Amino acid sequence: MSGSSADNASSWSRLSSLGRKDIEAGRKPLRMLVTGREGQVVSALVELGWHQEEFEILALGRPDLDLADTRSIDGAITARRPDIIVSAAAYTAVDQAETDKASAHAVNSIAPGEIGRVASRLGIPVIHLSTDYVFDGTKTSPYEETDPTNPLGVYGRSKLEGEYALAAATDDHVILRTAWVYSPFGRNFLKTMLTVAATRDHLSVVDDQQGNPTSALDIADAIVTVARNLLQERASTLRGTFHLAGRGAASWADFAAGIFETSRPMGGPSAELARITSADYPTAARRPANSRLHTAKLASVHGVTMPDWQSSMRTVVSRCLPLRDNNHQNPSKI
Ligand SMILES: NC(=O)C1=CN([C@@H]2O[C@H](COP(=O)(O)OP(=O)(O)OC[C@H]3O[C@@H](n4cnc5c(N)ncnc54)[C@H](O)[C@@H]3O)[C@@H](O)[C@H]2O)C=CC1
Repeated sequence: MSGSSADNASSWSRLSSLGRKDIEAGRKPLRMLVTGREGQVVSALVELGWHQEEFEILALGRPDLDLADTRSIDGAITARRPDIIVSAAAYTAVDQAETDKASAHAVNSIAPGEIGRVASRLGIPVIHLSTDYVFDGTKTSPYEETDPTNPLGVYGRSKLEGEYALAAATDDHVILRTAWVYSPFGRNFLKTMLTVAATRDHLSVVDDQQGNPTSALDIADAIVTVARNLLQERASTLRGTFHLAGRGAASWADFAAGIFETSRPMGGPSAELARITSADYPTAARRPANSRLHTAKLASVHGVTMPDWQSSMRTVVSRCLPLRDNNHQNPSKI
């Protein structure tokens, strides 16, 4: 294990697809610094780290790394000098961002630029997570990377500014725009549906927004593939912006229906669904009606093909049942 005493609370965890030959050849694991400590994507990467040895993962969040404090970003990265950085942490409270613009701006717009500047100085590639909410949803087919952006709210705008800031700071980056993230970790739509259905028989869920439910477990797999590619080849074609999302589209109501159809036969919670419109369920931030993402570029350039959202959803539902606090548990400690 590597890392300083500051890493105690968030130790380097091992990610391996190193073959026996690599290990016999004494090849050292590559060091991946992930921003954030307990987010969905962070937790999925840490968990992946327990099962593999190609990368050592350091999930670094507050107080060691505070994205709202640019000096802390420089200090945290410079002290650890990883082989690659995954910028996964963000201000993700979409509605709260409408009234807390300063925090969203600091974490989502400013921090990625600082990460990029430090990474560029040290010669480290950066994989940065962004969002489908950079689009306004008026397109009638899935969004491609080259489509014009036009965020509807503060969160989407702050994430788009973060994309610009990172790209201006370093060419050695990949921006992965993902969508509708769920997992056994943290807070997300899938876990909310199961929790609410445990106490209510009827639920109203929005049916006029279309997107791609995406498992953080699949995102973690994809990040490892992209990281490997970036570290193996300097080609500019591997860099830039890519869309990463579960295969197949759904509305939130379709997603909820799938969750309950999976949960019910497992003896888990389920509820009757009423399909409603966004107008029936006003939120502080407007959401795009269509935020489906076209993912062919990531498949052809990086070889990443995502599973159907239904099959990934079934995996996550089964991990969430019976309902309990599903924050990651190191299997080696069970
Ligand atoms: N959750 C979703 O549905 C979507 C997420 N994304 C993007 O994917 C990425 C990962 O999302 P999730 O894992 O779902 O996020 P999450 O909300 O589960 O976790 C965010 C993490 O960021 C950390 N964080 C927040 N402020 C921080 C600060 N000042 N300093 C250090 N750490 C801080 C939090 O502590 C948490 O660990 C984010 O960049 C997000 O914008 C994109 C599309 C949809």
